[in-house]
Amino acid sequence: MASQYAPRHQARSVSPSVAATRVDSGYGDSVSSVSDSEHLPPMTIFDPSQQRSEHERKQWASHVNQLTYNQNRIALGRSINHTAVPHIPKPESNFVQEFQRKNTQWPAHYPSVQRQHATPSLPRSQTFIDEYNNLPGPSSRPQIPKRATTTSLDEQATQKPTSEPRLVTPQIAEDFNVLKLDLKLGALSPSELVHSLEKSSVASLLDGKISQSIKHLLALRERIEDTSSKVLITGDVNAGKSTFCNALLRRRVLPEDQQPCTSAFCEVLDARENGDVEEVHAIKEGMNYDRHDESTYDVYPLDQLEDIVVDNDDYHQVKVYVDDVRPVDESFLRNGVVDISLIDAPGLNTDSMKTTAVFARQEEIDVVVYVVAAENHFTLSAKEFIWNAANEKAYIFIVVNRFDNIRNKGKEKCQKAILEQVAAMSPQTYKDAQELVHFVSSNAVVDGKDASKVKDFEVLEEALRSFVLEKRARSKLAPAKTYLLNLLSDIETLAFVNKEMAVNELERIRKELDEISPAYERLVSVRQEVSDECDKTIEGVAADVYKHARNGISGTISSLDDRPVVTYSGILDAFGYAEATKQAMLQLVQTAVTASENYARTKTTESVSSIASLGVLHLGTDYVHRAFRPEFMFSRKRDQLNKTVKIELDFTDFLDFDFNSQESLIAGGGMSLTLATVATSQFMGVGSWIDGLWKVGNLLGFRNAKKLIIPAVVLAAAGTGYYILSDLPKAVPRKLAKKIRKQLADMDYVHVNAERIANQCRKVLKFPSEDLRSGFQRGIEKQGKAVKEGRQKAKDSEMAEKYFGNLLRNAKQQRTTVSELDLEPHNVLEQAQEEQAQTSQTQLENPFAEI
Ligand SMILES: Nc1nc2c(ncn2[C@@H]2O[C@H](COP(=O)(O)OP(=O)(O)OP(=O)(O)O)[C@@H](O)[C@H]2O)c(=O)[nH]1
Repeated sequence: MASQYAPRHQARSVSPSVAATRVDSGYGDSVSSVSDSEHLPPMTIFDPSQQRSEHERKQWASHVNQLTYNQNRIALGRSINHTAVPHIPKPESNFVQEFQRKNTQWPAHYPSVQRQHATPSLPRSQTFIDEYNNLPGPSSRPQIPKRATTTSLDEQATQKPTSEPRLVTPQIAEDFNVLKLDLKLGALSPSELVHSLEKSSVASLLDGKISQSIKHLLALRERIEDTSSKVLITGDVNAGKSTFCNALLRRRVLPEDQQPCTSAFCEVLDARENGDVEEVHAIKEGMNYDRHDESTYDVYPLDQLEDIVVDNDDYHQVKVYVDDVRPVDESFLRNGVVDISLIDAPGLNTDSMKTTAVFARQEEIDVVVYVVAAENHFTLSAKEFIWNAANEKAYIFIVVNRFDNIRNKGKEKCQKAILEQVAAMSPQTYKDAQELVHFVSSNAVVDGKDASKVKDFEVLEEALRSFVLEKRARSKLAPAKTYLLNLLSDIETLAFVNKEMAVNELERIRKELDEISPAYERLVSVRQEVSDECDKTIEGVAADVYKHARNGISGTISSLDDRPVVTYSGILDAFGYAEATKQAMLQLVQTAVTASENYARTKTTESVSSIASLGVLHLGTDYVHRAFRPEFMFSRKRDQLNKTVKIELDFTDFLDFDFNSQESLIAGGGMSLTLATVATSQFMGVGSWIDGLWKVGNLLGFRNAKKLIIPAVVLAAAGTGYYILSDLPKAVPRKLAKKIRKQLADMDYVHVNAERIANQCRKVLKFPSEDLRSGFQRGIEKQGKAVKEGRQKAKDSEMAEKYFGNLLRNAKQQRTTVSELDLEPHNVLEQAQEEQAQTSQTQLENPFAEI
């Protein structure tokens, strides 16, 4: 500062326009050199050692302020550019637009609060990040907000408090300024309502807000480049706003009335802006005013202003061009530095409040002057209006009018009460109350009859002039600075919240992946093993069942005639006996088959359970299998053996002899003899009867022997008959068993049935095995998908963490830069003199200093 303000022993002449162009504009080529300074005289660098007139000193101070103003303006413009202005050729190089673009791809989390976890609120001014950084330790970290979409309001109500650290307190969620979502639903606050909205809805609301703020920032940039200043005069109905305007003009231009009268916004401008013609341009609702296009307004003479603005619904805005009769250094409109216009707003009532509030928020409004009647103090609507305006403008100029209506004794009390109200509504304004809050009586100024009231008004006027002119940095740049800081702070909060979200999300996904990946890989690796095991089980069961059936059935068949199966009731029922024996034997075989089927059923049931256990073991609850009903196995029409095996009973079934040894006898001696022989031989023994016969022949001689033959044959026949009859109960089973065995062997009955039973087992076991296989398939697909999605999410979260980390850094950096811009006016004359004094002192104290 010293070198800039006090180069010693030489006075250089620097043109302010040159000085201004030396500073990087920050807008590239699009911005012309500083136009504010162009109509200022060449600047002489101040040297306190030189004797200057008061006027010159003031002029120098004014130039220095102008330079500081330009530097701040340029720095602010550059910050706006970095924050929100598209750059060519990299349109996304500003981080707000990049954030907006990102928000459409990866919907940002919007901090929301959960009612039951409300924590003590923090001071409004404290930023979220600061709060976070200042927290004592991880245990007291604020909780990560729930993703706006994942929790419904109902769910919230049932949620139990968690020990998770909180990231956003309700206060912080409420503290969003620029990017606060405008939501209203019953008793819920916007931040609470965010919980009930879909992620995409929140993202698109946020998108809209970002677009709005970019637009607003661009308008602010345009505004800070603009050299004119607008002063909005607003306040309660009948507070004396029009009277106050007239007092500033020292002319009764605007209609004053005891009845509420102003119904349109009246903007008072210097007539020079209208070719020195005093007139009124009345603009109809919806028209875009262009002074050079008469179709956009109706022209009236000045003396008809009252008719236009009093109880007139035709016009909502009126431009009043007037000559300011006062000299340049006193005039408000024609002050030689900056073009000022005064806007007299309709009194605030419920109808107009919204319009005025919108008006006050407009970026071209540099200063809001709030006029309040001393006897009324601030009404509720006034408080709401000022609170909102202060949010952006930071400073509000407050005129407590009609102070003459307060009796002497009550004046102090009134001042105290009003200042207390101001402190609550706008702390910044209260801090500078000396300059920004004035108690006056505007009605006494135009006539100038009451000198003390005029003097009070002049103090106000000087403060207002200085506020608008010399402290333009504050009035003009502060809204941009405040807005930018608010936006950056919101971006910072969102970036921080989202970064933390991404970190937590990443941690959660990694944990999840650590759990599901090995399970997935294990599932993939055991799938074949389990499938093979299943096949093995099925084949094992089939082989076992086959073997069991084969042994069982063939054992039964081979032992059919081991013991009588039917009781023999005598020769008279020989045929019935044979038939019953046949049926019983076939039944035995059938029973053996059924026993094999039962065995197979038991084995299958066991295997179904063992396959199911494999499923539960590897797939858990994901294993779904069909219910197994063992009784349904082999339930189809059984093989009716007595129908398939055709055995006709014949005479030989009742006789049994060894064909190999008796065949020749049957051929040579005829059937009866054979039977007799067989019977006799069986009766006496084969060896002995031949031997006996020979011996008898020899002994008796041939003749005698001849006589004996007939009785012998009769005897033999009787013996044979007896034998046949007595052997029949055994011969029939033997013969039938042989016949059945032969026929079953021809049919390959044992193998066919054993194979049938085994195949049935295979078929039945295929169902649980298929269930298991498809369970594996489903499980692998499901887990594979989860793993794939998890990996993708992890990648996204990593990118989001990186992106929001950068955004946080950028926003923080930019916020620091902007907050360091000192817009406060300084008394540069005093500063320069102090620095000069210090330099002289140092020179005096230094024995080696050059003289
Ligand atoms: N005693 C006193 N009366 C004042 C003062 N200023 C204005 N008035 C009177 O208050 C009444 C309203 O003044 P206006 O200037 O029309 O008030 P306004 O706020 O512009 O009214 P609207 O635009 O209708 O809201 C008029 O009768 C003024 O004469 C003041 O300082 N002291």
